[in-house]
Amino acid sequence: MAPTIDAKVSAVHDLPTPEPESPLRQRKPYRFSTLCATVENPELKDQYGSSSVPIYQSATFKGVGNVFDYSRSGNPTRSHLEHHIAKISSANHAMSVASGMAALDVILRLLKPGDEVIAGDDLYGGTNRLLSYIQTHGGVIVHHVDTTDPASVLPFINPTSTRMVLLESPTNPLLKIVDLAAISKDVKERAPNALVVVDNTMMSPYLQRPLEHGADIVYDSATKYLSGHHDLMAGVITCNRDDLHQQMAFTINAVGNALAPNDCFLLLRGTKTLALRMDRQQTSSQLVAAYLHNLGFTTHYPGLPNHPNRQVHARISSGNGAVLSFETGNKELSERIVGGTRLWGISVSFGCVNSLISMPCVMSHASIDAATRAARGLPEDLIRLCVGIEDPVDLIDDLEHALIDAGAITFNPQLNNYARVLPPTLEQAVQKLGLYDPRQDAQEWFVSAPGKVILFGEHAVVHGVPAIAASIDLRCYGLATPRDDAKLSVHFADIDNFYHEWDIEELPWHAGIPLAAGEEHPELLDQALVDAINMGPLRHISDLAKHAKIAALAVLYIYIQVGRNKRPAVNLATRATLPVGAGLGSSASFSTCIASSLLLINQDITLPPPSANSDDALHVHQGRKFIPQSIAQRVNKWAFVSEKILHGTPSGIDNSVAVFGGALVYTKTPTSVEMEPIQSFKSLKFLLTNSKVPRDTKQLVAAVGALKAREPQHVDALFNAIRNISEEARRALADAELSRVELLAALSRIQLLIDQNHQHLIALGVSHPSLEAIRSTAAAEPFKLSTKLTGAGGGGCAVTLLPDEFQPESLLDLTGQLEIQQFVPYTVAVGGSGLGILSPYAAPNLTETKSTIVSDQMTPPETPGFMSFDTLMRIAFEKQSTDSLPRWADSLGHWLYV
Ligand SMILES: Nc1ncnc2c1ncn2[C@@H]1O[C@H](COP(=O)(O)OP(=O)(O)O)[C@@H](O)[C@H]1O
Ligand SMILES: C[C@@](O)(CCOP(=O)(O)O)CC(=O)O
Repeated sequence: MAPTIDAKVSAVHDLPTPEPESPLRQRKPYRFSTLCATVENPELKDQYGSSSVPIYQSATFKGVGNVFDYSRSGNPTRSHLEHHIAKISSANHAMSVASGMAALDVILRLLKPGDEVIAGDDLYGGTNRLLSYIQTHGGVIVHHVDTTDPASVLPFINPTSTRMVLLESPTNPLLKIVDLAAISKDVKERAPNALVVVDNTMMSPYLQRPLEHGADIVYDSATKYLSGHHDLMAGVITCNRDDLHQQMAFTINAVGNALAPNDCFLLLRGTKTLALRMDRQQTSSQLVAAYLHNLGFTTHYPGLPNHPNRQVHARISSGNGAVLSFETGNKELSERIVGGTRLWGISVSFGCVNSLISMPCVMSHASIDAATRAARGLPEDLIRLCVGIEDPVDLIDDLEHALIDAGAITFNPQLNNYARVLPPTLEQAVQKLGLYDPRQDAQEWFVSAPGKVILFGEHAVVHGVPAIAASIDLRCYGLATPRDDAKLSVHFADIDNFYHEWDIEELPWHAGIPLAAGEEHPELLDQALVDAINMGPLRHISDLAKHAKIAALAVLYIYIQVGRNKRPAVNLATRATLPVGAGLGSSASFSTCIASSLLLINQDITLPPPSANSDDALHVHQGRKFIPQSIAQRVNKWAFVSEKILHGTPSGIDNSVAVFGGALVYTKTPTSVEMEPIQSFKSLKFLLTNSKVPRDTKQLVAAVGALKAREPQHVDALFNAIRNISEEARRALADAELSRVELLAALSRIQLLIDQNHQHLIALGVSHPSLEAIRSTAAAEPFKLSTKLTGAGGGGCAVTLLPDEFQPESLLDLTGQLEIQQFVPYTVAVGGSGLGILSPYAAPNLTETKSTIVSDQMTPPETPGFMSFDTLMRIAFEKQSTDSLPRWADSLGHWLYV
């Protein structure tokens, strides 16, 4: 029987795009998951219209000259399957055989004695075994080379004798990336008759279609992802060339290793859910890989930021797949881990809906002798994980149990999390270097800083008068994630969701005066650089988006000043839980976030090792103090630079509170800055009410300056009065030893000072009718509370002191009355932590939060699988509701504070 039957029916493999509904509304070609789910072959219509392809469990077919006569040569169920595989592989032809190795065997039978084969050096053991066999029995010469470097293939390409180049990317089990496109091109140029053959099992046609990158033949062990359930063995071969198809179909018919009807049915059924399974499996793989990587294990997975040739992989595929491997440093330890898991089945193979764990050197790759394994850099302790569709939370829990039981990780109280137990030699080396940073190469930084309330002395503080301020428990968060291209981007979710990106090389690097690495920024802004940024990268941004534009100016200015040498590609996203532009210090908390993340990204500041003594941390407030004062001061300097960009001539009080947290008396003279912590501030309760009247700090500060220039005596007298108020409040608040009676007396005095300070601010011209309305509501019976504007005024917020005896029902009544007038009241806690940085030492606490991250990226973008941990973080960050943001951030791991 001529082997053309399958060819005839599989040549038509498209699922035709439906007719346009109207000339204006074109139908788009179906996407991959639609193609997978839709098994349709117009050439082989079922006589009963069955929705599922029937199993033609028949060895023979009656009659002469019909399409089918003998199942070794052709079978309707198999034809359906092959048509479907060709369709989802964008191939002209597909063939299905008894296993992945049978597929390779069919392909290798294209070779003749004397032919040369170039193959990788990180191959599946079975592939290796078959290649050795044809080498000894078929007179074929096989060269194993490091195909991860296209240049190392070149010397082996012989124009006449090289007949086949066998590639796989990523490789199994080290996930090394091979540039299929570059090598295919090199081979075609130098040895036009050579065939490029790709084992695509790790990726499946969903994530990678090598025929589109110049390969001649692609094969898959369909036992893996294509079928997905480990309930059958199968191999598929695809190609576009008719002659190759004919030769291989001849072999299949001659040998009789075509896939049996029952298995064809099962495989066809499995392929319908390929995309669905793979999406889930690789999303979970990303979480598992990040978990292991963050614990400090050498982890091989293309989704990790440090994976070699990651960009090549991104170019030739659309996802990272669901196989990963990691090293423990000790073979016995690895054996204990593998033996200790319950959910992860110890098994060879991969691609199943159930998760599997194995040690390649003793299992799938055991047929390669130990010396060859060593020569090819295959670590004996390597553990391979094949991630299934179970809940990733359970998978990581199970793995974590096995890691703990095996003694691979242990609880580190300093990190408040689990960390890898380093093998003794490695531990010594690390200690010697004074380093302990398992995520040194991690590039994402998550930071946060609080807003503030100024209780006394705003505006006057700009002119040297002491002011009293405290942090509030509303914060701005900043997430810096690396980008794969040469771009810098910002995303300000709170400023009309502003997003913009710039080519890094097109930024005005030559403008202004460069600062040396680590050098402090001078007092004045570099106006030439400001102008160059405004005329260059910000030129096309409309002044209608002026708030975002000036925030972007601050980012670009700091980025250029501190990043001249490194120029990292990064996305900077910010989100605040405090109202922007309401006088609660959103700009300072924003400035602190951008300054700290840009300094961290550029390694201008580096955190000390976790074991370091944190005695030098500034003790102004409760909370976990880890970030040393030297780092806090440097961040504060750059946050102040950002504040100057946003506000002209700010005093620096807002950014100091954002960085150092707590409560403090702040005095700035032209030559010095003094900050004195106030300990007992925390016992006070405040109500902050947002008038929702927008105002501009820059303009208000400038207006007070202008008034002072016009009427110096009048304004100086006001400033002096405010100075007295601040001094008196300092005395009343600074004494932590006050008795209850004394405190009550101090509080009633403070209420008076609040009222007086507000009157002076009215005199400075910075109040607003809305603020007066809030004041009179709180001052009226039955509340009788003292209120003043806080911050720049002109709208924004008012602050009301809530005495201890003020009852919750009265507070409810008051907030209700304020809300009726369309104001927004917040009850805030004051005096909490300043700058926070999500610890880079401890693994993000994925056990509790990974499900949040996963569910947050349920509507994936175009290339669903291709999501790094950074991307997952970014999407999850951007999707949190404002209310859930602090809880989510806390759940990610361990925060380090100033
Ligand atoms: N989360 C944020 N993202 C981007 N820019 C911000 C953010 N928060 C504040 N800003 C910048 O700071 C400005 C607000 O500063 P300002 O008027 O002084 O208000 P506040 O009193 O809240 O600090 C915004 O217009 C914007 O330029
Ligand atoms: C008005 C001022 O005293 C405080 C800043 O207030 P605001 O947070 O921008 O509303 C200015 C300054 O101290 O920089």
